[in-house]
Amino acid sequence: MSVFYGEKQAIKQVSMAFPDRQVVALIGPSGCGKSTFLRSLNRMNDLIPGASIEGEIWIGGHNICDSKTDVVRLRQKIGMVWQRPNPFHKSIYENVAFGPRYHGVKSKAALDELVEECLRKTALWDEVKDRLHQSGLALSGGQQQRLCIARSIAVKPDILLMDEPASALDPVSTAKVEELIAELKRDYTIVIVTHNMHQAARVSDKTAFFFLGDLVEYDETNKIFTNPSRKSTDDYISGRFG
Ligand SMILES: Nc1ncnc2c1ncn2[C@@H]1O[C@H](COP(=O)(O)OP(=O)(O)OP(=O)(O)O)[C@@H](O)[C@H]1O
Repeated sequence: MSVFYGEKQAIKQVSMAFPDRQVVALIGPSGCGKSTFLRSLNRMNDLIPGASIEGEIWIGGHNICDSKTDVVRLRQKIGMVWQRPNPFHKSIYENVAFGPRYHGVKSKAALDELVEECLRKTALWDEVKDRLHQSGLALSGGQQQRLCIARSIAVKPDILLMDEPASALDPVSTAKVEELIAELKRDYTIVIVTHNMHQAARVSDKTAFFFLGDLVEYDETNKIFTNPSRKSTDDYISGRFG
């Protein structure tokens, strides 16, 4: 598929497949199109005036570029975690319960159970169980990011998109988010944009190197970082540019 901002082509006929329940890292220098590509996968780019997609994106047997796609349901199935933690101005509990309630879960017992399950999965439960009704904004940056991940998984997505989810966090919180990604891939397919080569090498199964809107190389992470096929991939991962 290709993505345009007006006349400008930001993604150039990229074709790739994402394996189920694996982590794929998108790497490349600033402006190469990683975030544009990621946002296309749940049609968040639709929200940008002038942005358009050509081609097809097949997820679960549906071409999500089809005009009949229910984008609310699509974004339920394909969650997004942003660079800066962005909890709602609501309590910790409500941050997690909001999505499921919106999608029809009404019973308090079911919501209580779901909130606990999601906070346990994101390793937050023990840190917040005594203050579930305090504001999510009162948590540390790293805790807020894990709360945002808990919020994403509360609506039972199949796929999680993460746009530099740890770049605003300190090293300890970054390590926690990376551990969490390793846990979450048991249940979800994850696509992560990162500028951090070590992070890509640590967390992903496959890595895609983008440059100026082209997909230059896409392979097993181990291969990309030890024996890439393309010289520009080698130059980028060894810090010779970007
Ligand atoms: N809203 C927009 N309107 C117009 N052009 C845009 C918009 N967003 C991104 N672009 C352009 O599309 C290209 C790809 O940008 P994108 O943000 O996807 O790259 P990126 O690899 O994620 O960069 P970074 O690593 O700096 O976040 C760039 O040339 C950028 O200027």
